[in-house]
Amino acid sequence: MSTIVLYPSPGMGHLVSMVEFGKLIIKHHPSFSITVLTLIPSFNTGTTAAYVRHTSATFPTITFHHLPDIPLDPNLFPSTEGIVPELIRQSNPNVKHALQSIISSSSNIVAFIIDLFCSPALTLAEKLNFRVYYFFTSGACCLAQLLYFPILDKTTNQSFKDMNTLIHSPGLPPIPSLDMIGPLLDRTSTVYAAFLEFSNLLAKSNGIIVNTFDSMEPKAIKAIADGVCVPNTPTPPIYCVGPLLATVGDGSRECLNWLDLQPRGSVVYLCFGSLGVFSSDQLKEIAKGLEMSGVRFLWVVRSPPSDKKEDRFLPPPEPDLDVLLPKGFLDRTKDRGFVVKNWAPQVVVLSHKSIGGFVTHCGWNSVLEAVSFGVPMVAWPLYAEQRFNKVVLTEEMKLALPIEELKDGTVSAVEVEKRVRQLIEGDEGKFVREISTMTKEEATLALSDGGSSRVALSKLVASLGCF
Ligand SMILES: O=c1ccn([C@@H]2O[C@H](COP(=O)(O)OP(=O)(O)O[C@H]3O[C@H](CO)[C@@H](O)[C@H](O)[C@H]3O)[C@@H](O)[C@H]2O)c(=O)[nH]1
Repeated sequence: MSTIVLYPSPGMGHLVSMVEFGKLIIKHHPSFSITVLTLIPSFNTGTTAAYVRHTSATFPTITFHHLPDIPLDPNLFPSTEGIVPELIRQSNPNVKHALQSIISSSSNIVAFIIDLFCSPALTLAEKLNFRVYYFFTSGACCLAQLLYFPILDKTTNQSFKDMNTLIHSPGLPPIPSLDMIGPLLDRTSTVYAAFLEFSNLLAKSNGIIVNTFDSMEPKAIKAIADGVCVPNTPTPPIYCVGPLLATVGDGSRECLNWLDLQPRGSVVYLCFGSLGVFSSDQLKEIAKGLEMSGVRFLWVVRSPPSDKKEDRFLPPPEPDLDVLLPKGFLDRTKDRGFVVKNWAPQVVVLSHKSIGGFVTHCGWNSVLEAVSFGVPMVAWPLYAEQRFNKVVLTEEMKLALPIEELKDGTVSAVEVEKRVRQLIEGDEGKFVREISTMTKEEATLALSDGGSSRVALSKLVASLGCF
């Protein structure tokens, strides 16, 4: 049996698209078997456990091999980007054991496909003589930036966070240094060192599969394919096979019934990924802005981050809306607004005819989901590579309007009001909507028979040498 082993990073935004990629392979090449190595840690990763359970039950052709959890002290890590690489590094012996047990069950591992964060497993797999591919869960622009990052690293001793300049890289628009990919901002941090290593390893793989499609990011894809992002060594082939979306979603169905009753294209949806949270002051500003705008809204609200350091990585408790939102807000907006606690079935929401716009943190899956349904966005980045994505989405792709932050990093009610109005009612929104509609059509084309993403999948499978 020819087996492809997938090794995703544990976060929702990483695991889902990789498992969906596994489903895509099985659909088009049913002779392969897929095994997914999963880490379901004790810290908050969104609703991954439920997603894995659901996929196991509905897709018996995909086997999940759970790696043992390694308890880590959250007090030692500044962020999720810090704790995840450590968990993955310490899991390497368990990964080796899992790969050996798959081989001994008479499977032939034809490819080991890993997430960027799982780079420590690359050397291990090479020693076992597997072909190793990356599955890159963000866009090709982000990939181009990371491939070029080792060059940028050599040209300066300063941290991007201290530069106040524009960063120029092949295939990319100029990126304000403060908007660079989050883990790259401070060159003295351990996560910077980890990402430098990951960036170098990316170029040593047999190929990089990207959750995007050719016509969405043509300049970055060309720069990578032409080898100019990694000037001194050959660049592995890239395979743009997306957009890959989760086909099922957890969360309140009540909000879908509410959406059914709203006029077409009238509702702005606000949601900030699997982990995005705001302070209670910021939640109140958003509420005020939504109320002043008069626009219909569907808003996913979570409890603010805990003050206790040891609780930072735990799932947030159910939000107390009466305490968190301005007094009387829910009552005053009940005819045109709906608040969901914690989690909405986002893919279904974005596909609903009543949705007219999306205020997003610019997580790549959220972006692709919006693109797949032609929904224009307001870009409100929070962490990871989301500021970088915002620049690309607003300056290059013109799929989103930017939210402007105040000097302290917060966003005022007036700005929220202005942007949601522009998005749903203004000419600015009309413009990004037109581009979004065109991009949606291009996405559909890429996924159709003979489309660029299907061709890329066939090339990838051919590179495995099994046929
Ligand atoms: O209420 C919710 C919230 C989220 N989602 C889903 O959860 C996923 C979230 O993914 P994404 O939008 O990519 O955000 P993150 O979870 O924040 O993803 C992480 O991983 C992404 C892929 O690498 C990066 O682009 C992000 O910056 C990083 O934070 C999407 O499929 C959403 O549809 C829901 O279904 N309901």
